[in-house]
Parts: sequence; C-alpha cells; structure tokens
Amino acid sequence: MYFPKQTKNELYRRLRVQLEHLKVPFTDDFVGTAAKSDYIIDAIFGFSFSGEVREPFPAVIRALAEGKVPVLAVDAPSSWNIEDGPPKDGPGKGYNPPALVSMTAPKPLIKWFQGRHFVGGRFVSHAIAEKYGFDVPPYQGSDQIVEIGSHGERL
Ligand SMILES: NC(=O)C1=CN([C@@H]2O[C@H](COP(=O)(O)OP(=O)(O)OC[C@H]3O[C@@H](n4cnc5c(N)ncnc54)[C@H](OP(=O)(O)O)[C@@H]3O)[C@@H](O)[C@H]2O)[C@H](O)CC1
Repeated sequence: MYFPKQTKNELYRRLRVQLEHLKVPFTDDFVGTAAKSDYIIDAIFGFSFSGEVREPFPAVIRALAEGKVPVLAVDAPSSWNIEDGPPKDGPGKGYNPPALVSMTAPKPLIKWFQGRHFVGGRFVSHAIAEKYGFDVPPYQGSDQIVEIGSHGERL
C-alpha cells in the first residue's frame, strides 16, 4: 500500500487502521515497489483530481504510465479528468491502463478508455438507479462485477 498523504477524511483514516491490522505492508517507495509487483491497483485520484499533478505524485503517475506491471484503475486512471478524460501533457500523457473498474456507474471519461472495463457496485438498487437515471448492469449469479463493452453491452 502506497499512501503518502493522509487526508482528514475519517473513512480513509479507518481504512489505514484496517489495513495495518491486516498486516498489509506499506511503502514510501512507490517506484521501487511497483517494479517488483505482479499487479497494481490505481485508486489514487478520482473526482477530487484537478489541475496539474502535484508532488509527490508526478513520479508515481509516470511509473504507472511507463511501467510494465499491469494496472487496474478504480473509477479513473489517475491524472485523468472525470469529465474530459486523459491529459494532453504531463506525467499522465499516454497513460491508458489495461483494466478499469467503475464503481456504481461509469464516469464520462470512459469514452476515452481503451482497456477492459468492469462495473462494480451491486449494492445499488434499481430504485436508486432509476432515480439517478443509470442502468444496473446484468450481474450474474453472485458476481460483484460485470464486464461491459464500449457500447454498454455485457461481455
Ligand atoms: N471519493 C469517493 O467517494 C470515492 C472514491 N473512490 C476512489 O478513491 C480514489 C480517490 O478518489 P477521490 O475522490 O479523488 O479521493 P479524495 O477526495 O481522497 O482525493 C484524493 C486526493 O487527491 C488530491 N489531489 C487532487 N488533485 C490533485 C493534484 N492535481 N495533484 C496532487 N494531488 C491532488 C487531493 O489532495 P489535496 O491536496 O487537494 O487535498 C486529495 O488528497 C479514486 O480511485 C476513486 O475512484 C471509490 O471508488 C469510492 C468512492
């Protein structure tokens, strides 16, 4: 777990405590640890991301973009704008990870995404989906994710 910046958000503080109790190892060296990893989950930036990538993240985003280790991004490849998609320059230029999982519903940036796309969030009821105007994808059996194609079809 690379978690360089503590936020005041109580949920993230609790997440850290939970991971420590589970003995999940933490690292300050993202680039070195990433190079030795089999897989990376990118859940750094989502809705809150705006502007240029600030320290200490440029090297992290560059390593994600240029590394050979496969990445699964959560909601947004970090450095992408939720509405406008991938950055035209900066450390995230050219970053298009092989897989993305959209929590609850895909975000507008999905238009630019070229890898495998999954939707997760089976906890959303049909009533809530109807209220906010999105489709609940066809989850199979007890699956918590479903793979969705570029035209919204189940794969
Ligand atoms: N937020 C949610 O409800 C959910 C988020 N999910 C996933 O979690 C990650 C992170 O999502 P995000 O919403 O972006 O999280 P935070 O509000 O904690 O913000 C993270 C930090 O981002 C920093 N930030 C913003 N812009 C920049 C920038 N240009 N350079 C560097 N750092 C930046 C911001 O720092 P500040 O200094 O501005 O405080 C925050 O600390 C993501 O993967 C989401 O998809 C879950 O999916 C569920 C719901």
